[in-house]
Amino acid sequence: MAGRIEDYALIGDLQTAALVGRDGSVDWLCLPRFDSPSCFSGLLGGGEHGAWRLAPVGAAQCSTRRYRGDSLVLESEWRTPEGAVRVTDFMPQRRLGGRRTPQLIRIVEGIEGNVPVRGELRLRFNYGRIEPWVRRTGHHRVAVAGPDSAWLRVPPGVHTYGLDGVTVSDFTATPGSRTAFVLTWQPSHLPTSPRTDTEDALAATLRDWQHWAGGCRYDGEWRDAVLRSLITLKALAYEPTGGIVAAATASLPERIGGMRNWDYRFCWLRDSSMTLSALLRGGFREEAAAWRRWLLRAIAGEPRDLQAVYGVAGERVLGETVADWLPGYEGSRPVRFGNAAVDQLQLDVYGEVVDTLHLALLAGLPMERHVWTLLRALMDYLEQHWREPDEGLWEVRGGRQHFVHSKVMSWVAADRAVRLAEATGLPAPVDRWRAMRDAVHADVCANGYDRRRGVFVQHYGGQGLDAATLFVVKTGFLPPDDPRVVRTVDAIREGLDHGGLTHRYQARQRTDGLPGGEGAFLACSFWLADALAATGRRTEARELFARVVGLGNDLGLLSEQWDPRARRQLGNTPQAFTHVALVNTAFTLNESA
Ligand SMILES: OC[C@H]1O[C@H](O[C@H]2O[C@H](CO)[C@@H](O)[C@H](O)[C@H]2O)[C@H](O)[C@@H](O)[C@@H]1O
Repeated sequence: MAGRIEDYALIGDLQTAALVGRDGSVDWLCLPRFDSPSCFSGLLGGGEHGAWRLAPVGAAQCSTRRYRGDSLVLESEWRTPEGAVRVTDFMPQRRLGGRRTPQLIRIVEGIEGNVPVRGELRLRFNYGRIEPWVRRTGHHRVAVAGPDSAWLRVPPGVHTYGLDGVTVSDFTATPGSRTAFVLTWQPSHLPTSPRTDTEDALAATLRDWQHWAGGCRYDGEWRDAVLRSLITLKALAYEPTGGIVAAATASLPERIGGMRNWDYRFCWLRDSSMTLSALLRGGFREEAAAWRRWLLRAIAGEPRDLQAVYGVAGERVLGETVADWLPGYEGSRPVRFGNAAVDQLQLDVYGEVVDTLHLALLAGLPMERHVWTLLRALMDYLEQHWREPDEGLWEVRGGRQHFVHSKVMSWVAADRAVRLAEATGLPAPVDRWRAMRDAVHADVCANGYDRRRGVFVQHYGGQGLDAATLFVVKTGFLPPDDPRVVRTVDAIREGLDHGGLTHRYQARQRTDGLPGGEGAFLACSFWLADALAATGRRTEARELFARVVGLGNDLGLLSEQWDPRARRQLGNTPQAFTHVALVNTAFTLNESA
């Protein structure tokens, strides 16, 4: 059975990522890309769906663990009656253009005593469905099925044998010993990759991460949490293309036993625009340039064909399927791969994209002609369509509405486009954009505002509250001292409260068209902290911020949601949306200190 969501650590190589549990089991790994079928799917079922456990015999969980410095190299220490060992897990970054294949390296170091250690490798390709043929060749065990092959290099002195579909490795760790296992993935028609020097790979991986983290320019309070979030966001960026995935996992539930289980291993324009803002604020401009290139390729074509979500290389077909052979995380079914949100209209993404281009300009990135052409095409489309209902940022499945957040983000698109035109002097129909900006503003204030209660509502004609309406203050749509803003912030703080955190909207409204509830949405609590700070309630904002940061696991990782009753994380993990919001709120609180 899988561990709790907060039991998992993330390791990755900027093209894919693995989750390692406190019990030493790698329960999730997709190869060779984030969105490839998983070869370890124990997270969504059990060990029989693929996992690789490496741990002292008889020990249940490691005693302590940490990332080594500012890296994604994980060190777990195990104290047992026989002695102590340290396991170092990492994935070396792949060199672009080189021939490096994905590798997961696990080094067991003896610290004290003679500790019997066992490895149990169960590869199950195609999301836990396919048990491969395993054969021995030289120092390797090779597992092959269809297009996939995985090579386990067995260290000298380790007794390795097959037992009931599991490759078992037994050895004893003695003080000072270092026993390194390397798992390499290759397309099955290729021969094995050259031998890897694991100590060199470890040194290079540490160097790569420390070098990158050295570029961080955040120096305020909560620096550790901010830097860990930025490292996590970097780990979710697919290096060859610049696309950024929303999370490393699929189908972790928004309620234990529920059906709100979605695949987040794709690039939402919304999530990746926000990620970019956080990386830019953190001082990382190279990622912004790479993401802009990705964006230009992904959305090239008719603006009407723009999607809210793409594959890491800009793929447009992400068909949602149900994996009925997987029991789901703690029985949460169905398990879904792919995402039907690809076919939705989500008008807010235009605002997020234009806002990010504006931020990039402010951060010193030039506005090239072809980027300007793209922006103009997006604005042409939005001018024609902002009046339409859409599925909104929450990607509802209960039918389109006039979501206030979508309209506010249409206002952001027009506002930032005007500012960009003014700053660059590039040719543009600025008067039309100004007129659109005014028209959207008037429309939202007339139809998205409940005069009786004095608050903004989720959608035109509705009564429900929605944390996304906090964007009226976050984006500058209205000033923070506007009474409509203050009352909306207060109403959300009370009406969407869930154990001191924030729900994204009132589930009883049933706008989302989905049965069952969900946890508190962590990004929304950070947005509320931003709004509280903006409206002059800094102490409350700081308390809320600290409360949410405190929900991170022992490594500072946060998933999408939190269950205040069961006191556990929910939803896909680690989630970019949450970590982005953490970084942005830390900047906000720090700047206004
Ligand atoms: O709640 C229903 C929807 O949930 C997912 O969407 C959420 O995650 C996205 C990625 O982080 C985010 O951009 C969006 O705002 C969230 O609502 C899921 O991907 C959807 O398919 C689902 O309808």
